[in-house]
Amino acid sequence: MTSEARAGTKDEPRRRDFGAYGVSVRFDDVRALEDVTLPVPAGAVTAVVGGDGAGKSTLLRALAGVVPVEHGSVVAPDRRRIGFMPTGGGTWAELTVDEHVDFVGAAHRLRGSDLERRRERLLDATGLREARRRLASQLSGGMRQKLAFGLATLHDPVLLVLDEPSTGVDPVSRVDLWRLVAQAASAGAAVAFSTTYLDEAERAGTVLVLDQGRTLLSGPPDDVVRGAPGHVRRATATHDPARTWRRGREVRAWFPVGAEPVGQAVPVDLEDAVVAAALAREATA
Ligand SMILES: Nc1ncnc2c1ncn2[C@@H]1O[C@H](COP(=O)(O)OP(=O)(O)OP(=O)(O)O)[C@@H](O)[C@H]1O
Repeated sequence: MTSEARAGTKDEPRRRDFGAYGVSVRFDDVRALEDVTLPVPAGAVTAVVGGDGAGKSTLLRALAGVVPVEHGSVVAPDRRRIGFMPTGGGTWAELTVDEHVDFVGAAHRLRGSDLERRRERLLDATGLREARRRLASQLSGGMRQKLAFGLATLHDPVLLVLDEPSTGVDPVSRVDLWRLVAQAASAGAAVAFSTTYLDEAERAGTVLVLDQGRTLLSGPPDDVVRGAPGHVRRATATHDPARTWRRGREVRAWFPVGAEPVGQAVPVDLEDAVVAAALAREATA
């Protein structure tokens, strides 16, 4: 059954848990999501990870109410209480930083001293005060993403949905962005973001790994790592190349449950767990 719980007003409580439950989404003959569940609790950061076309954007867009679900349910606040940052978007090349605040503020009916207070907060939090009269087209990629984040949170959303916020952002700006995301969660927002960087996902409270529209792994990162299927070893030249992958200067090898693993055991992290789960799924397909 398809159902959506979007009732609510601007006065609804600040702390609420949201999520997508057993959600399937289809675009004509493409099944983009199949029976995927993503709880997004208040006060926490939830990561959605996966390769190109895995379904990350579709899931976040379903959560934000811009993509209809075929099956399952979405629990989300009223649209006015959602902050959404689309992949690589959320800013306009021909507007200055200040004009963005005016434009997005007007869309949320923010004005007067309230808008000015929020403008000051955005300029301080994003470090864009010096750049406030610059066009977005003249900002660096990292500055633009911080501006997009500041705009997505201008109205203090209770649900914050960020689609690949750190893609194309330099490592220093990534740290800044991550700090802003963590601050939004500690202020009580339910935050969901997608990323292709597993080290970022490792810092989230919960991670959902998607593979071709289906859940590959989900849970707190430590549990996901502990639950990695089979065995991971340091690879040697004798290992099956289809079951090995490079990690920095090393190569890792995977062995299914029940196999006798060969090679030195290594500490497993989220990236190894994701590869192990993908290989385990292939082995049973
Ligand atoms: N509007 C659409 N119409 C048709 N197919 C779509 C549409 N949006 C997404 N898809 C398809 O749904 C699948 C999931 O796409 P989605 O964009 O959610 O993946 P993603 O994990 O966000 O990947 P990427 O990081 O490459 O954007 C893909 O096969 C994609 O081609």
